[in-house]
Amino acid sequence: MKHIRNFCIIAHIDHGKSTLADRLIQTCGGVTQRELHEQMLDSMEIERERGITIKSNTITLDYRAPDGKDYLLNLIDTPGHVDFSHEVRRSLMACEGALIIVDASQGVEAQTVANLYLALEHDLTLLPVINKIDLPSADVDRAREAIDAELGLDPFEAIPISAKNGIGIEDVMIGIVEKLPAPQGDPDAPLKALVFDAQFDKFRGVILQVRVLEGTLKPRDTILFMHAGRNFTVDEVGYNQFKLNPKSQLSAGEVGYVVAGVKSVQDIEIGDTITLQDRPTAEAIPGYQKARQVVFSSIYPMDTGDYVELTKALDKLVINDAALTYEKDSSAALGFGFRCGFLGLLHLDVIQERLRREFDIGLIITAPSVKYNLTLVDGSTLEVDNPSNWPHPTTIQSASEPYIKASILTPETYVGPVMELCREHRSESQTMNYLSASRIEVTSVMPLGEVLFDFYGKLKMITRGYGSFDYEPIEYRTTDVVKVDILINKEPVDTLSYLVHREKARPRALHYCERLAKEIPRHQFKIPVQGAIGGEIIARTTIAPFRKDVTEKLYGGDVTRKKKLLEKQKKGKAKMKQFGSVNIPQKAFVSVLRAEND
Ligand SMILES: Nc1nc2c(ncn2[C@@H]2O[C@H](COP(=O)(O)OP(=O)(O)OP(=O)(O)O)[C@@H](O)[C@H]2O)c(=O)[nH]1
Repeated sequence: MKHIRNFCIIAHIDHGKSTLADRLIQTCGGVTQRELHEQMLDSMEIERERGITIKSNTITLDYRAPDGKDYLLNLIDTPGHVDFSHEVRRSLMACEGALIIVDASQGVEAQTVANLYLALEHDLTLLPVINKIDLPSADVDRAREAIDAELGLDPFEAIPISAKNGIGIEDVMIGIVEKLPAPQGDPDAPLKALVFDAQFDKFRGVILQVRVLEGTLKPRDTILFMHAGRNFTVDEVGYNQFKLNPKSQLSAGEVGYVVAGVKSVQDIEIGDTITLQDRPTAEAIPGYQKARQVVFSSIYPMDTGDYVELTKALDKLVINDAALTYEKDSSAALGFGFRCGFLGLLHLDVIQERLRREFDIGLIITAPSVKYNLTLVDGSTLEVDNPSNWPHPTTIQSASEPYIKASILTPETYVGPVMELCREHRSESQTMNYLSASRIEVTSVMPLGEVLFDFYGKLKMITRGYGSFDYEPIEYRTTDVVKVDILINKEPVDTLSYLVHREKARPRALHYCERLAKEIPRHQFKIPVQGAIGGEIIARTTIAPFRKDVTEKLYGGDVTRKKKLLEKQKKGKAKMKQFGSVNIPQKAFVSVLRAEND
């Protein structure tokens, strides 16, 4: 066991985690150049295109150290984004150590700090790595200062590398072996293994990724998922080495895969503890949490005929993504769709992209919402994330919404505007903390709902791209939330309704009305576009009618004929109004709803 190292790489997005992982893999000779196409670990197409790591992958590398000893290095990939901090935690629990990358030109960023805290929470030994030293803008000394001042780690331990050019990679390998601790655990104790990830394979079913903490796991063992309370028989165990490499057993300290006839990711909970049915461990691994959906949105097919396709696509997606939830929803304007729950905005984005790309379905996605907790006048409580389930205002006693602790790192110059931005988004407190002479961490307690609406884009703008943002949910706090309806020609359009703090109701309603007025073509009659809370109109625009002069073509003075025609036109108008038949083009929905996240 002393020749095993279980580690992960943590970094801010774009600091070079995948590139370093590729290099480590190459150096260990686990794969030929041809097999190692760029960004090997980022297997999904979107990940590759967007350059972000979403789903974790794990790999076991064989490494012969300069002292001639052979090591097994288990590289556990962790997603970098805050939406997936739940998955990050689980991955960290499978490791003893972590490489923490700092970009030599960018220095420490919000996610470097956030991930550092997570790693410290799990008692990991950290080895700092300074990447991208090949860049002309690289400043290794400054990066060392930041490692000392902002991360509190030993700056002299930091290994300068260029993952891209392959400089310093061997030093990293030696660092892993020498500085990171070997796992501990008793192979003869009752089995205790953590399921930290799972993928669905068409042929094998669910492939579980596990870290064995105690005991030994073998084919034909009957295993028990302690939280799910379900049994399965193990078919195969082994190492992940680009292909599944079967072994006779996995024992304490090891990381590997398990195939056990699990049909869908939904059947089990990632984060669960596996033990043996007939010789169980006394206690499950602590820290188990279910994935929590915090952002909700309805998804409709652009073409109502694609509903069945959308259903099939979502059914397929959840086999692989246990964090996505969905249930049927319907709208008078858009027909059938689904109400979906996501881990955060990026998760929503990823799902939306996958539906578009992998399944080729055009979508309309309603404004994302958080989940509100309501206490009603009759004393009962209610959770609402969908505006269509919002009860009548007179029945509501009080409401609360989720708050976050946001951490924003910014150069000192932009602190003023950043604080202002937070205040505009209903931040209740902001504190400042000097990380270094010129870099400041602004910590702000604010509603999660506020960052769903054009927060990130504005932050990037006012900090000229230098500001970085991370958050953690903290608690629910009392709020004054209202449901705003958007009425087109006096008719509420259900998919455009949204839940919002009273203060923000009017500006947002105006924004919607103006966008709609631009997108809806003129009709024969005047169309009011209004925002309303209950019966009260809070915003209004008007789409002017065509002024078609039907008498234009009648030369001369046949007054009665002219009159007749004008009468007829008036009647036509009345009829249209009566049916309220406004043609709202699909692109109006898309434009209004998409404007939210731009
Ligand atoms: N110049 C230079 N560029 C690098 C180096 N390492 C990585 N890059 C580039 O930096 C960008 C981000 O690298 P990735 O490895 O995708 O970063 P990542 O941290 O995995 O990003 P996420 O997957 O989004 O978390 C890519 O364009 C890399 O080519 C390096 O040592 N030098």
